[in-house]
Amino acid sequence: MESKRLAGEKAAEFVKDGMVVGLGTGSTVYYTIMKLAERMKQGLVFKGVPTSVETEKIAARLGIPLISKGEINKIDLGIDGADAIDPDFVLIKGGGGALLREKIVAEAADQFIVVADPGKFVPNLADVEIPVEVIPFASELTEKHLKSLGCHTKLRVNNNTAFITDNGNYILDCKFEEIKNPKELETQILRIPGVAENGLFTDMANKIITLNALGEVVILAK
Ligand SMILES: O=C(CO)[C@H](O)[C@H](O)COP(=O)(O)O
Repeated sequence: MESKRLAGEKAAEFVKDGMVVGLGTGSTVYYTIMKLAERMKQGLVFKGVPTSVETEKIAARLGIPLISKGEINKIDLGIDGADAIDPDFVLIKGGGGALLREKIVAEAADQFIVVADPGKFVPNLADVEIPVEVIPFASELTEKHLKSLGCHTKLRVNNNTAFITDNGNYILDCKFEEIKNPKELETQILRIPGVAENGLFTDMANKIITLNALGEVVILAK
């Protein structure tokens, strides 16, 4: 999709020499990674921290130097996509199942840029399911606990079997009737034993790169 390419490529301009860059997951940030590989050939020096096995493979194929798992201390800039963005820049992520590593990277990054086509903007986050990564042990109990927060849960499946994340966990997609306070909900979900992470990303995005109604790339900042 052209809008994903334009937004994704623009974000690559924010990477400077010497940076450690969190590389997100998905079809929009894919274009960022491609552009970064192009800039690398022109002399840009940086190192990447991939947020998924999928991104790790893409980056490795393009020859992007990656920081190995045990050596990630500082991330200058994180760039990633989103499934939904509300007017307060609260995000829902995890459509690709990479939310746990994505949140670790977004939280650690000094700056976090989101790349998204305009279709990702929603007036109401409750219109979108929140992915919750749960460890398989006693996941029925975790699910029951989640339901008590007032949502409908659905185990994510792939080819008729449970979808397994890069961390060996399940994903429960949770639909709430309303979300009054996303920050509070993010914390409430995280408090449930068995929950590894949830796809609500509050207070994280510094900039959102998207397209306006004229199809021009715009950078929204808080
Ligand atoms: O959260 C994600 C993966 O876990 C992605 O960032 C999100 O699904 C957006 O993907 P795309 O850029 O392909 O629309």
